[in-house]
Amino acid sequence: MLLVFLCQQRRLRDVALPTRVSQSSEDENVPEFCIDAGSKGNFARFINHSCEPNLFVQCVLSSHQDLRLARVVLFAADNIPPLQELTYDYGYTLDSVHGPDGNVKKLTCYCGALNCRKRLY
Ligand SMILES: C[S@@+](CC[C@H](N)C(=O)[O-])C[C@H]1O[C@@H](n2cnc3c(N)ncnc32)[C@H](O)[C@@H]1O
Repeated sequence: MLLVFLCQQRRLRDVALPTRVSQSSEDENVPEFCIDAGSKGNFARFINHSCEPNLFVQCVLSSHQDLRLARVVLFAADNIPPLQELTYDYGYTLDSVHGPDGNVKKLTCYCGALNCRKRLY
């Protein structure tokens, strides 16, 4: 089992985002915190998305019970041979990312998986 911690949660309103990810049109469903690897982070910030990933994401509570600040942990989904790239599914909903102009942003996926969805978002 491989464990990778993604840390550095910050209040979403304090982060200058070039893009906005809409979870829902309902304001109360917009998350209060996000993970910001912009200025500080560990090697997890270099893990790419794959439509056929070898890691999966779980939110974990350890030292406290605040669901908003759960640790985001990557676990191995299978035995991973040496030198294989680690990837996880970023989980974007298509057309959920908007630029500063409000227009939907699209990003092509280059994961190369047979069942690739062809778009990251
Ligand atoms: C957390 S970073 C991953 C590390 C990044 N590739 C790097 O070299 O620093 C996320 C960014 O990597 C790129 N990326 C990750 N997975 C990708 C994929 N499957 N296809 C295209 N771009 C990807 C996108 O630009 C995405 O916003």
